[in-house]
Amino acid sequence: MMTGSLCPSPAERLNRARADLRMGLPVVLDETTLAASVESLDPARLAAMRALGPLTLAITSWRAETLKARVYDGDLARIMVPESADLRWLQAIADPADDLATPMKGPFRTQREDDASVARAAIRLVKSAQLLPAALLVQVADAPEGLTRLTVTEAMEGMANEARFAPVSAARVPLRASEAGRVHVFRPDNGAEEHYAIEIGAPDRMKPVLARLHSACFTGDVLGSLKCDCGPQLDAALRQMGEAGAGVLLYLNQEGRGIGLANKMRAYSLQDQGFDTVEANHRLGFEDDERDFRIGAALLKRLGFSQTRLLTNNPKKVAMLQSHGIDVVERVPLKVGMSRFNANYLATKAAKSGHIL
Ligand SMILES: Nc1nc2c(ncn2[C@@H]2O[C@H](COP(=O)(O)OP(=O)(O)OP(=O)(O)O)[C@@H](O)[C@H]2O)c(=O)[nH]1
Ligand SMILES: [Zn+2]
Repeated sequence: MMTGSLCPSPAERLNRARADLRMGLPVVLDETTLAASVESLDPARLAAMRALGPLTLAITSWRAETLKARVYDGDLARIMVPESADLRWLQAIADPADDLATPMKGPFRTQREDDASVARAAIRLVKSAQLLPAALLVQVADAPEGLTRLTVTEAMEGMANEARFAPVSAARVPLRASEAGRVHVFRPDNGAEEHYAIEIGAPDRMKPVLARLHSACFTGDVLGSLKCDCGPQLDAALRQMGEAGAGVLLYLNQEGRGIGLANKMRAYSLQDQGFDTVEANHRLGFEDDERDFRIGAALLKRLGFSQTRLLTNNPKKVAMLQSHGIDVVERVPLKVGMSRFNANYLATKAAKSGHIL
């Protein structure tokens, strides 16, 4: 029997829940419901859940809209799973990859009675595990031992809470852009992603620092993808900081605007079917931007900065920093890396996401 401080805290159980969902294990919500990610479920676990009672599939209203399923719960829909439905049926609802090839998926019966808060927490959990936002639910009288347990309140509050970051390590790394580079690694207290800060020179903490919040883009930053402008933005930001002799670039591990690389590649393949970057996210069931923008403000403060000259074309980043205690004295545009492959992408960001072209 674990006692006192050796017991996992709600935040620790939340992080376990993410790992369990990624492995295909259900988690117990409010002691009443088992929730599993459709994406990672296997046939044996599906059969075990089905043996417990009628199954419900929770999806977001974005996904429901594409599937023409009636939405009674605002931001989500609860589809009643027919007894004949197998794993492929569930996966076809979760994953839009074959929507165009097999458009006739319904009609679906969606639940309108009872409270949707357990379903909502389940969707939030699978999303925060960077899985497709589709959660299979079954009600239970006695939840099996050994599964991770959370109340809906613990899950929702845990995901809404702002992480606190501690510096882990830092070292000098001479860069092409500046020999006076220093890389800092920060670790959150909630078991989530680490993020990095690249400090150039020795910026004066009493003056506005030339800063960039850069969200990870494996394809753009590492591979030199022409589908976006991330790689050239990363290079140009560091170069400008090198030329100015001082600056700070936060490299935030929020791949794919927070949906993760696997989902970003799903979004790219929808873009190949003709959908734009925003529509692709929505068809997958995500918001167009799932990033937690508070992280950037927290890290800047942790590094001792309170005023910035922010390199960005995204007014939302400016507004977020302002509302979280970082003064943005100037927005410095960062317009580089346009190509014929990303012209539509950049135009969509300007038209739909408020970016300044
Ligand atoms: N979901 C999704 N993410 C994408 C796509 N293209 C690029 N990204 C991600 O978008 C993010 C771009 O981040 P940033 O360049 O920091 O942010 P921004 O909002 O474009 O703002 P600024 O560049 O500062 O003007 C990265 O996480 C990329 O991985 C896409 O088509 N779909
Ligand atoms: Zn990119």
